[in-house]
Amino acid sequence: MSLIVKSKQKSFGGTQGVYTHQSASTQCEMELSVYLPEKADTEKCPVIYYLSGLTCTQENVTVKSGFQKYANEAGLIVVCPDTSPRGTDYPGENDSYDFGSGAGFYLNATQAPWSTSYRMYDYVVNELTDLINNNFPVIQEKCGIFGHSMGGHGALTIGLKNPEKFKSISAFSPIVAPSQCPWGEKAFSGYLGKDKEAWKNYDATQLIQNGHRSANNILIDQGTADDFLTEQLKPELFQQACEQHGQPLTLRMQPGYDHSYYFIASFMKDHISFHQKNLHQ
Ligand SMILES: N[C@@H](CCC(=O)N[C@@H](CS)C(=O)NCC(=O)O)C(=O)O
Repeated sequence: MSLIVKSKQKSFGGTQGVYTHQSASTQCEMELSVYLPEKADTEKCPVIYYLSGLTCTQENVTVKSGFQKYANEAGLIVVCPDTSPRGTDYPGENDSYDFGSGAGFYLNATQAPWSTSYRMYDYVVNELTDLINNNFPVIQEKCGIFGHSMGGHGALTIGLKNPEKFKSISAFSPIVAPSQCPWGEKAFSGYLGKDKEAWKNYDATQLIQNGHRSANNILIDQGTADDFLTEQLKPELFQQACEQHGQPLTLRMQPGYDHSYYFIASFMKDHISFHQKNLHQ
């Protein structure tokens, strides 16, 4: 499986690259960004995966969040994949911003036609991590995951289900209970079918209730002026589950911040430091 370099640019001492590769999981070409800190020129470094939200490609966080400065200082490799397969052209794939293209929800779809290529769970957990481990100087056992909104849901569910692989989890304004909000209900009905039993496997709040754990404290930042807070995000549901089931969580409600990359950029430094500490850099 080979990586094609689309661009490489020096940034804050390290190198920001954009790559494409042919994916077996999603049956199409996938684009991703990989930031290598200067330290990676001479030694292996820990790696963190950032999963983006609805409508995003790898590019939003790569150009808007300013993570490169902090990642270089912390000596962390940062990998940012796309949010769905592209160009499969299923009916309805491009009709709405919260389903289909740009809205893969980091799951393996079971419903036709999506089940053929909407396999973002397998893509991130297995194929992408193998690709990165084989092509970049990473310390494989020092690996973390974070994300925003739909990508926060991805980071929480993937991290909780694979704690031996992803040892550190954080999120910005995550969808914490997709079975209980319109974005999740629409996506899960379409990709997983109407039977809500199948949804539990991809719902962070349910996963905590069913015994899944991260070895480390989980960090969540959430803006109080986020338009999606009460209808879609509902961080209190995850907080209650963590309290009841003994999962350490730091939920920080950030006064006046919205759902945008201005918010993410404001707290990116804290999230990079959090992962650096958890991964014992
Ligand atoms: N387009 C949607 C919102 C989509 C949205 O807010 N997407 C977030 C992730 S859930 C995002 O990161 N957008 C891209 C950006 O801000 O660069 C709407 O207008 O209601």
